[in-house]
Amino acid sequence: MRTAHRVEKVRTAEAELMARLPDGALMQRAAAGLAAACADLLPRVYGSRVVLLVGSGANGGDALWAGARLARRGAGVHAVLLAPDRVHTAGLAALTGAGGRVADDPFDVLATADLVLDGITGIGGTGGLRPDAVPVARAARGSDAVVVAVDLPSGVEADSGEVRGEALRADLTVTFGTHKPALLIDPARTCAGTVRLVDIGIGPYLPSVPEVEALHHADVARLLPRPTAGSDKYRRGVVGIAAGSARYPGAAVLAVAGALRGGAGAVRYVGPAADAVIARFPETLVHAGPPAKAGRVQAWVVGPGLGEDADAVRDVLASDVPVLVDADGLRLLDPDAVRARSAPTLLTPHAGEAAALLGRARTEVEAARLASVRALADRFGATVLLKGSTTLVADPGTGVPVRADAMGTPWLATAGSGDVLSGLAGSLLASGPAARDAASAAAHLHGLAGRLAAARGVPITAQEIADALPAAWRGVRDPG
Ligand SMILES: NC(=O)C1=CN([C@@H]2O[C@H](COP(=O)(O)OP(=O)(O)OC[C@H]3O[C@@H](n4cnc5c(N)ncnc54)[C@H](OP(=O)(O)O)[C@@H]3O)[C@@H](O)[C@H]2O)[C@@H](O)CC1
Ligand SMILES: Nc1ncnc2c1ncn2[C@@H]1O[C@H](COP(=O)(O)OP(=O)(O)O)[C@@H](O)[C@H]1O
Ligand SMILES: [K+]
Repeated sequence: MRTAHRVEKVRTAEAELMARLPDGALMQRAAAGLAAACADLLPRVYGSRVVLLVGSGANGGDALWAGARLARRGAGVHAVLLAPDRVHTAGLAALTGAGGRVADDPFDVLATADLVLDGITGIGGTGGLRPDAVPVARAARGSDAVVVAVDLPSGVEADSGEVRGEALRADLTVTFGTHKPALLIDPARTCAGTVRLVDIGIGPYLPSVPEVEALHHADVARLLPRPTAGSDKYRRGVVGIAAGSARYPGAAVLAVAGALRGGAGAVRYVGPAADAVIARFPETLVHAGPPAKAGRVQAWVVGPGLGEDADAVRDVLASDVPVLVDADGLRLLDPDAVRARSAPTLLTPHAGEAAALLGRARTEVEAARLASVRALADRFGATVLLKGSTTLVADPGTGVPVRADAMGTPWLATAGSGDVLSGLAGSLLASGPAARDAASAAAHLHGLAGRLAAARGVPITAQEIADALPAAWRGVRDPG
């Protein structure tokens, strides 16, 4: 599992460790890891042209010390000083002592660079790149050089993943001690490129509960149900799907398709699209409704393609089993009914639905995904899965890390893809795990299924995402 901590926690951990070490030791560890990562990227260090973008803080200091190491190995290193009067003096002395130089014209050196190190800002930066840094960052990105961000791509908000202005777009980010939330959450994550973590020894001083965490395949594998000799279809869990309408029967079929590959022992469909469901999936138990009369289930999914059937949402929310609400169900739900529930509730909005639930603009939700998912979880007292290029899962209250998943691909943005996800997540929910575990496992499997389906390099359909779910289970359980 990758874990990310807030700046305040990183600074406290660094201070505790620094008090036990000689001056500058931590920066040397960071610079050594950074220089090694740069050397890995270059065909050879000797003779390569390296440009350092150096801001006024310790992030610039890291870049200068790493530049000094590369200069000692024969690289031609130029530093572009964005705040010459506040530069990290020891770092600059090390660079010049190793043969590096301060650039006269940033654009000249950037035009021929092989590698650019972005040391403008790290965890101390806020508010996007400042006007003097913007043309330099653009020239770096527009050059043929590989761009390596130091700790964070400059211009992103470390704690939230927001980008309030322009940020530098890196190919690789070398981050120190722990991930920062910005490296796991869009839009900032996209600016980071590949992320490499350098251990500088602060781990034991960081809190055991991170702000954000991202599951690996092995973490997800542990959350997936596995039937035993004592299992029968009821003990494995029955998931009820209240979805579809005369207008949108396909949503019911797709939600059932996801549910059948989610590990529940049986899928019970309730609603007006029973014929379409049975025609495609004869293994489904069907009932015309209402949900309260359809028979016992261990979890409900309500909402995909539901149209205006507010009674179905009310019925399902009145049950005493876990409930997942998606799509039309989110539009029809009564917030008080959600808050009054004693069994878990999982809401699965995309940014537009989340915006409607919060009374905000969609762009605000997309820009501030972490704050939005936490606000929704708190407002409804429910687990919330916020869909998008990074999927976030939050529980209400503080003290529980938000889960971030970036397994997906933009090819998943296809009609009906969310219906497959809700069936899948509901099916996992019926098999017993906590809502946040079911939601994060579903997001990961769905993302991987999308990737596998898209591997042929052609657009994918929602049905193909569902068809790729068995391969995604195998991929997660046996990644080799
Ligand atoms: N602590 C440690 O032991 C270790 C720390 N390490 C490294 O230190 C980094 C943190 O260093 P830091 O605290 O000096 O802050 P940093 O990110 O360099 O920038 C802050 C400076 O930038 C300025 N500024 C702010 N916003 C800006 C903007 N938008 N655009 C432009 N400028 C802006 C602001 O000055 P201002 O102009 O606002 O007065 C301030 O002076 C960390 O990320 C890691 O790389 C590693 O070596 C490991 C050991
Ligand atoms: N740019 C993207 N990158 C990765 N995944 C995406 C992207 N856009 C959407 N997705 C995923 O695709 C799915 C779309 O769901 P949703 O918007 O509910 O679609 P629909 O309502 O058509 O079923 C979600 O799982 C979401 O996380
Ligand atoms: K940086």
